[in-house]
Order: sequence, then structure tokens, then C-alpha cells
Amino acid sequence: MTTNKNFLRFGLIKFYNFLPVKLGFEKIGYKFFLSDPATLNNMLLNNELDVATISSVTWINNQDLLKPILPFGLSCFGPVLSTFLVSNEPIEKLDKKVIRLSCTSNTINNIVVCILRKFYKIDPIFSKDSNDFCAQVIIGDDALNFIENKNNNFIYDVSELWRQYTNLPTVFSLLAARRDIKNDLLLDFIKTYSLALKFAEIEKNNLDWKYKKISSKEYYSNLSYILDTNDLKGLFELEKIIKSLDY
Ligand SMILES: C=C(O[C@@H]1C=C(C(=O)O)C=C[C@H]1O)C(=O)O
Repeated sequence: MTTNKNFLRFGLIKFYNFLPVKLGFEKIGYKFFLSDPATLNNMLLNNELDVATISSVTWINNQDLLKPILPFGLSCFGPVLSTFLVSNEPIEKLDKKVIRLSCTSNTINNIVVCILRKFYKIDPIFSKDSNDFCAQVIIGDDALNFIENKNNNFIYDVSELWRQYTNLPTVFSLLAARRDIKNDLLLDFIKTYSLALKFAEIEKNNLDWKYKKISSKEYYSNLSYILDTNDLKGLFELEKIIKSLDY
């Protein structure tokens, strides 16, 4: 993305989960770069963006470089319907089996590793490129597409698994900025982001929705773009588990 010293280079997740926010930014006319979470995570860390909706785990692991712009993010308490672990075997039988992680995720990949190691006390083999796997992590629009045609696999909603074991919400994403960004530019951007969220509330009711198994109303009513104290508890619990497992 090209640099303009008066505007921040902003990256936004391209999935349906952030579509209302995208429509809000379009209404305002603020330029943004759309991509999947893993690409935005790398671009923000590599100074190709100034601020972006990134995987919360990328912030957890890079707090020296990135600051969260609270209370903005993406969270859900219980099933979200767009993050799945899809398996040929029941989850408790995945010890020593290959699990293919998602190339577009960081948060959900790590939550799956944490849940299996800490709560199921099993040790699967995690890989991002294996074609011979017993289970796989699917997120975003791929996950929404998957349940449209779901087959007989064992399907686990990862956000619901996290709720079952912690009784806490999942924080998928945080709005985060590089620590070297000037505060005045950031304050202007925060005003713009707040306005985009106001528009998003309206846009969410009349956007193009192609899925039949879930209504847009159900999908967006599960998601929150504002993190509350319980969401932060969920985020800090995840940080604690990641650090304690030390993988
Ligand atoms: C809720 C979702 O969570 C996404 C999953 C992320 C991750 O695993 O890193 C990051 C942001 C979210 O877009 C989804 O995929 O729809």
C-alpha cells in the first residue's frame, strides 16, 4: 500500500465477518486494503500497513511492536459458525494424528492447539501443508461455504469448544496499530473507525448474503466489533495458556 503522510495505511479482513465494517468504510470513502488475517498480520509486522484488523494471537506474540486499539476487535461467546475443526475421527481420538492448520488463520490455529494439548491432553501433529491429514482447521468464508455442503465428518465449532472449556468468549481479532504510528493520526483514525462501526450497524441489515443454512441476522448477532471486559478476560486467558504451553 502506498504511503500518504496524512492517512494511515489500513488493512481490513476480507471475510463476511467484517463485511458490515467494510461497507461502513466505503460509505465514508476511507481507503483500505482487504485481505485474509494471516496476510494482514504479516503486512502490519513488516511495516506495509500502519493499522489493521489482525489475529489477536499476533498481537499476543508481538506486543513490543503492536498496540491494541481498544475496544475494537471481533469476538463471540459460543458458536460463531465460521471457525471449524473438521475431523474424520472424534476429537479425543486425534492424538498423534495429523491436523492441517489454516494458512489464513493465527488465532483459531492456536486455540485448537491449546484446547487439544491443555484440555484433551493429547499431542497431535500440526502442519500447514500436509495433504494427508485426519482433521483440518477451516475459517472465514471457507468455513461458511463448508457448512453449506457439510458431509458426515465430525464438525466442531472452535469458538464453542473454547466456551465449553473456559466459559469465556473468543477474541478472534483486534484492531491493532504499529507502536511507531503518531498519536494524532491514530486519534483521527479511531474517529473514522467509530463512524464506520455506526454505519456497519445499518449496513448489516441489508447486505448481500449468499448462504442458506445460516441467516445473516443469526451470523451477525453472534459477533461483536466492540470488546467488553469479559472478552478481554477471554483474550488474557488465551495469552496465559499459550505462554504456559510454551510451544
Ligand atoms: C470468526 C472468524 O475469525 C477469524 C479468525 C482469525 C484467525 O484465526 O486468526 C482472525 C480473524 C477472524 O476473521 C472467522 O474466520 O470468520
